[in-house]
Amino acid sequence: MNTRNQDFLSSVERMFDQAAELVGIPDDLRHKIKVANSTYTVRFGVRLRNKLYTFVGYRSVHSEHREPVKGGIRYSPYADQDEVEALAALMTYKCALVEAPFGGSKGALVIDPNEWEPHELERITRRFTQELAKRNLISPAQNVPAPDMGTGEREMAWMADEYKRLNPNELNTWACVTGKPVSKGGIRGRVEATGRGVQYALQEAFRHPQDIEHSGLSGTLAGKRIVVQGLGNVGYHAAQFLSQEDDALIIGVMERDGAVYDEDGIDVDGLHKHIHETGGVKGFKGFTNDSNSVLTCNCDIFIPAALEGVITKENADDIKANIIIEAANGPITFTANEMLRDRGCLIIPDLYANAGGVTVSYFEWVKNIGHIRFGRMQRRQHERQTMDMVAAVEEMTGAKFPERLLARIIQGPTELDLVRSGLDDVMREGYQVISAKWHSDPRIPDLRTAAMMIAIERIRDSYTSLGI
Ligand SMILES: NC(=O)C1=CN([C@@H]2O[C@H](COP(=O)(O)OP(=O)(O)OC[C@H]3O[C@@H](n4cnc5c(N)ncnc54)[C@H](OP(=O)(O)O)[C@@H]3O)[C@@H](O)[C@H]2O)C=CC1
Ligand SMILES: O=C(O)CCC(=O)C(=O)O
Repeated sequence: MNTRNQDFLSSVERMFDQAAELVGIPDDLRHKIKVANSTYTVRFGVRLRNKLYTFVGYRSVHSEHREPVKGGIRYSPYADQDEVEALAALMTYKCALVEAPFGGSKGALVIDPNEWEPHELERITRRFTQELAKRNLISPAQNVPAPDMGTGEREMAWMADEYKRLNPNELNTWACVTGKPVSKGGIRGRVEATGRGVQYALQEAFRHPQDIEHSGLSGTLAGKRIVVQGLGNVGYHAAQFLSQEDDALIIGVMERDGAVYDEDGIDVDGLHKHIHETGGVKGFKGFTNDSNSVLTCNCDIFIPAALEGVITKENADDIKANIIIEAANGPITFTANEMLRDRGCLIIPDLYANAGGVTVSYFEWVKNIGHIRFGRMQRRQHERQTMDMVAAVEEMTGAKFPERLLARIIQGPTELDLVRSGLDDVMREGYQVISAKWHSDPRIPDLRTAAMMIAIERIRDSYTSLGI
């Protein structure tokens, strides 16, 4: 039994209860929304290294008020039923909040991927996919997995390919899973999506001076001192975009084997490369064994982007960041959330902050069902129309259109442009509605409760219109 995972599930449920109380929904409906509809445990054998290994996997379906249900699959030695149920519940609330038309689900395989060779992982993943497929836990219409901790494009490609083999006559097989490589039906921008969404969320928060002042900060993202935990898919992209495009300073990075601290700003790409070459942060400029000193250092923004339960009642009082943006799912426990809130810390909650991933997964699923790349039909038409407009302006004014702007204006949007634009729109609007809700009623204590309330109201409306 893993107490961290138990605490995670109980924190999600307490956060839900607090918000449901304020929404004022009947107890029976509240209970129905809160509990997971089903959680499957699958145990399957794979013969490897001359031995039969039994693997344990989970797929929890939290709510089917909309289908398909959606959510990642993580590969982690610490996964268990409590963890997938907490993560699946968060998926339900996240999708409702950002209006991705899905119910919530999440899966896990109990495995340390570092212990296996790629060809072994492929066999294990394909067997896991067969187990999921048998139970309709992977299907374009019913349940659509995606990457999470320990998985990425490679695992999604194996899953999609296995699903295709099992269902050769289905038309929409690519839509059975998202986060695939572009060459296997994926969409440009999914790999960066969650980190990009974190960047867009922070940009929008800084367009709300009232919220930023609440945290004790002011101004823009430029020069803000940021600490990141976990330089994996989500943490790396968030850190890279915030430092390169918003001029923020990444002063600390915590990883499994220690941390890196540099007051002048860490070279994020250099560190990322170092991790890939050496397996950790040890040996990089500014390395320290004392990760706790980095967690508790003076910084403006903390981005937990690794695992759940990293800020608890034991260390919440030591955290000095003015803003915490939850790139990871569930990094702050219920009690720690209250302690941080009471001292004015602005917490941008997971169900909004890391919704960039599922948002772009939604775009990928639509692309797969539509069987056409976004922008394919209108790109050249847009270019021709803009060239006509430029010619008309030149003719009317007798002046030449500035050369430096011409190429940028004429170029029609690529798939990546459209994905980023759609994601930016979702993240901006998401923050606006949450912030407005928070400020609309003095009983609403924080952005998390506001976000949860909006999600619950939408799920309640969906259940009510279904007649349940
Ligand atoms: N991928 C996605 O699209 C989405 C992910 N999320 C959430 O974001 C979080 C990170 O996911 P993702 O980036 O995909 O996962 P990755 O596996 O790509 O990265 C996780 C990173 O955290 C590091 N890490 C693991 N344990 C610790 C630890 N104890 N202390 C410090 N660092 C640690 C890992 O190191 P190592 O490689 O050594 O294990 C790795 O660098 C998770 O909570 C996930 O649920 C949320 C929405 C979407
Ligand atoms: O992309 C998706 O469908 C889900 C991503 C995910 O697992 C998450 O948001 O936690």
